[in-house]
Amino acid sequence: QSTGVKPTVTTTVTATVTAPTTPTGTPSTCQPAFDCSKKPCLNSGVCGQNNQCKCLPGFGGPDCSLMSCGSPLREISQRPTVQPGSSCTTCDDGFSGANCNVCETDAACATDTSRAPLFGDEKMVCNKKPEIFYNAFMTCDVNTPQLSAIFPGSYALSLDLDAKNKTIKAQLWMDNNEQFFCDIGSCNVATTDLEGKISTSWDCPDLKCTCITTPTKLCGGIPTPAIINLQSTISQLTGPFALNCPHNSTTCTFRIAALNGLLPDGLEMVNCKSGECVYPSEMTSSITALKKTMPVGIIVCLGILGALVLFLVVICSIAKRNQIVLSRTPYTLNNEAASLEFRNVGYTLNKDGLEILKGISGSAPAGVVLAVMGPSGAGKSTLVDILAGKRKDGKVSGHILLNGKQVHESEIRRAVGFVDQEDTLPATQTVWEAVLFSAMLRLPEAMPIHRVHERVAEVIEMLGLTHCKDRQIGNVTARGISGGEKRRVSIALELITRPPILILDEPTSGLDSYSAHMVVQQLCKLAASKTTTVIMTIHQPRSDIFYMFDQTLVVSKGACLYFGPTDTAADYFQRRGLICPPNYNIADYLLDIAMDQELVAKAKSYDDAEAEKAGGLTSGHQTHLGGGNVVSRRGGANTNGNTSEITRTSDDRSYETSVRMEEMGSSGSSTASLSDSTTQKKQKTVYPTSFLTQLRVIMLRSFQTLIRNRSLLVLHFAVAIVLGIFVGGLYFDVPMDLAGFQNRAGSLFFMLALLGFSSISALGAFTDTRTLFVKERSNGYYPPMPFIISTLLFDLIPLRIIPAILMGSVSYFMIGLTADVETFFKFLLILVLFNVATAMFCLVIAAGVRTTGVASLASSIVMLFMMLFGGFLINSKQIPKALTWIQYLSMFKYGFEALAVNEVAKTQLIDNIQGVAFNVPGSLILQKLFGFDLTGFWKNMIFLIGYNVLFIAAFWAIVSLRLKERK
Ligand SMILES: Nc1ncnc2c1ncn2[C@@H]1O[C@H](COP(=O)(O)OP(=O)(O)OP(=O)(O)O)[C@@H](O)[C@H]1O
Repeated sequence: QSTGVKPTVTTTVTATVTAPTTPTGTPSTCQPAFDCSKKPCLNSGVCGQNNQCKCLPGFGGPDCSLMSCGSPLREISQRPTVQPGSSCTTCDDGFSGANCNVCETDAACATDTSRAPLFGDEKMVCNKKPEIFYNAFMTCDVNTPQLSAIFPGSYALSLDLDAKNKTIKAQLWMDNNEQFFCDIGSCNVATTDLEGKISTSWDCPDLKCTCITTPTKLCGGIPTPAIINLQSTISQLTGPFALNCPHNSTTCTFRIAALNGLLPDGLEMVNCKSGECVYPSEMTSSITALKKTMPVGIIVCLGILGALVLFLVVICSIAKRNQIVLSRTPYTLNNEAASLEFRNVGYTLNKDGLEILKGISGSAPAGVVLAVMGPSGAGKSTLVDILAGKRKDGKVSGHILLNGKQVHESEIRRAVGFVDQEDTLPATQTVWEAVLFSAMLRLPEAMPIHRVHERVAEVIEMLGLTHCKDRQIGNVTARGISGGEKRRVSIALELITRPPILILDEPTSGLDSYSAHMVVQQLCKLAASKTTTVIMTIHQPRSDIFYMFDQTLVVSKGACLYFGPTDTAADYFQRRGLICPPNYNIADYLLDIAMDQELVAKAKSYDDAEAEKAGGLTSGHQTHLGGGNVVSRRGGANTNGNTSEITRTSDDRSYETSVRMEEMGSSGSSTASLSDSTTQKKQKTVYPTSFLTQLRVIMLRSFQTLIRNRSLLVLHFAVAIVLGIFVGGLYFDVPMDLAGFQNRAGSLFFMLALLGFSSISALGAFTDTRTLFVKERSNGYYPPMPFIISTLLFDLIPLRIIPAILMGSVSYFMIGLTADVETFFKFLLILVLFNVATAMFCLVIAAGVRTTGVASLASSIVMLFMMLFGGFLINSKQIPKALTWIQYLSMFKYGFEALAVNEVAKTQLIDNIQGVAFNVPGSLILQKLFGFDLTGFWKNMIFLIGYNVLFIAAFWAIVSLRLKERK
């Protein structure tokens, strides 16, 4: 931005030219002689003979403080000086520049004999090229809005560039008054040629600047009001210093690292002129030819992007190959039921040592239906969880045999389809979609899609769900299908794969008696077809339902009260004097016994002889419980072809014990206990579908959920636009004064706060998905990765990225922030990165903390603290020492600092306080008021990107490692 600085160096203004000084610089008029042993010579003059200053070309006066005119060919003493505020009116022929040092023509240099020629009568020429061989002089106008704003005036710079000694002497002028001069040394000089564009750079570590003695405007010379006195700043300046002339020396940049805060872009030097008198033989060029190279940052970014794309391509092609291989692998759907035996299964809670299951044994031979009955709290669910290989919190003991073999629980999980007591279903999907979702992920990849659809239709029909197949499932807030229908959908999701064993926890709860009958009938048919063994817990079956079960296990207070064929249960208890009253549902009677501990004790203590005396059934029957020798009444024959005989054992103290003893004997081999299941080899979970199919199916569901959950989507968009208008209206068209500065910074911070707190909605959105994920993962639908990718895409893009862009775009122009395309897009990028980082933070909390209340409290508190240390509410330099580290954890700090540097640093504040006008760069206020690093835009961006990467990694780790079903 131009401040209207007029080029003053080469213009001719009224000059007060004084007489030439003596050879030592002493004025010829009668004045007390200057003693340089007492006062230093200025402008790099050297203290010489008689303690008189020897000035450099271009300077004169006793202390070398005056600008001198006349070419460098003249004796210094012969060069007239001008008083401060004036400039040279004329220069010698062939020379120009502020102090007439810059040669213009070869003829002007031809008479220069200050150095002996290297060859014969060689004449010096004027080298005006950017490459300097000996000693060049340069003068430029300085375009510095920041400095002009505080100290209005026109600025110029004169430079003495010594390529031999690698030093620079520089002077800054304001309205023809020298302000300060610098001695710069140990320079590294380089001239490069980039496709014909010659540029020079001087990089110098040593720098010493000195204010001119007469108080100048920059060094405290403005009496009232003394806005800023830069004297101490200038005298304390240190290197490194850099002079770069990228465009053939007409436009250069002068940069002092220590002044980066005040002058982030350095001093822009325009209309530069340079020249040196030099022998042609001295002009041995050492220009380094450069090839056009891209900036390192861009190369690194492109490299990272390229690596990412390559990585994705490799992953995708591997995934695609797997998909092709899987889709060509021949498949068969399971056609054979498996048997499951359990021996002495116990379960003790870790926290209080409470024994929930007390050594229960039994078996479900292939193709039978085993009902687990008992009063509420008896331990039915706990038992079937263990049988299904679910992870339990407490200590599990006992043995489980799949098809007569001891296997790892992961293998049991693969063989078992499990229908939980609670229905965890996707509320926004229809019945058809939910069952199809399960089918698409759990049926073999190679199964043609029309077969998958047929299977879905078959299962839906089997469970009597055809009438509601196109209805959404719904939840507490959005009413969908009935509770009983939900129960049947849960069963359908598992039945779809036709598992060798199907375990159901209360499949009939919530069903009317007709539906319950129908469901149990279908399950019995399934078992009868010998494709699936069914184990189910059931509360109070109707007697007709009760007699559909092949076997019954009655549990009372965690112990087995009865295990055996269903039809003999009544006889068994009758022998123990517990006779079911006429017209009484035997199932209800069994529960009555199990509830009443006196009756339980009676059943257990009654011995066989007494039972016979009491007129019970005759003995002589034998129950074979091991190895699946149980009749299936629908099948008519047991699994190994023998007809089963029903008996009671001689040891009637505990039916369960006899069963156990018999089983242990029949097994004939020792088996590892459940708690020691590590002795069995863990089977890697093998998914029937490929990663790409999983991703496609999950993403489709996420998309459906998003579209059908329109209120959430519309709310986010509408809230973003409304808030954008609100913020824009509140801070409408902010002026460039002090109040405007506060509003500008305030609006930026407020936007961050809005985005940060609206990210907390990610908690709620994830809570429902989380439960569904845990259940589906546990039931072997898919691994965590496709779920994570889908969650991130469908949460971050529509709910975090688009709303941030909407809000930012609306408010940006209403507030009147910098109308510059780059600044605008950087602003949006910061908002998006910040919003994604805060949303990811909330997702991490949502994944890590189970209780929603705790999660939202934790997120709100952390968000508040991050806001407090975000750089707006408390000055970063004023934070108590012990707490300063907190600010570095604050995403608000990085977001706000990046926004402020992007926006406010380029503004210029014009205001007045009590009539005293001032014009200050926003950068200065940002630095002084907020303690911000003005060069730190990309540093802040990197931190924001780092936060995103960190939270995504943490989310992935927590979802993969922690979100596992535990019952
Ligand atoms: N992790 C646990 N923490 C505390 N108590 C537990 C835990 N797991 C099981 N229990 C207790 O063990 C007992 C048996 O629970 P379980 O859910 O197996 O009963 P149930 O027979 O299925 O009951 P219902 O028919 O009501 O579902 C209950 O008293 C229950 O409170």
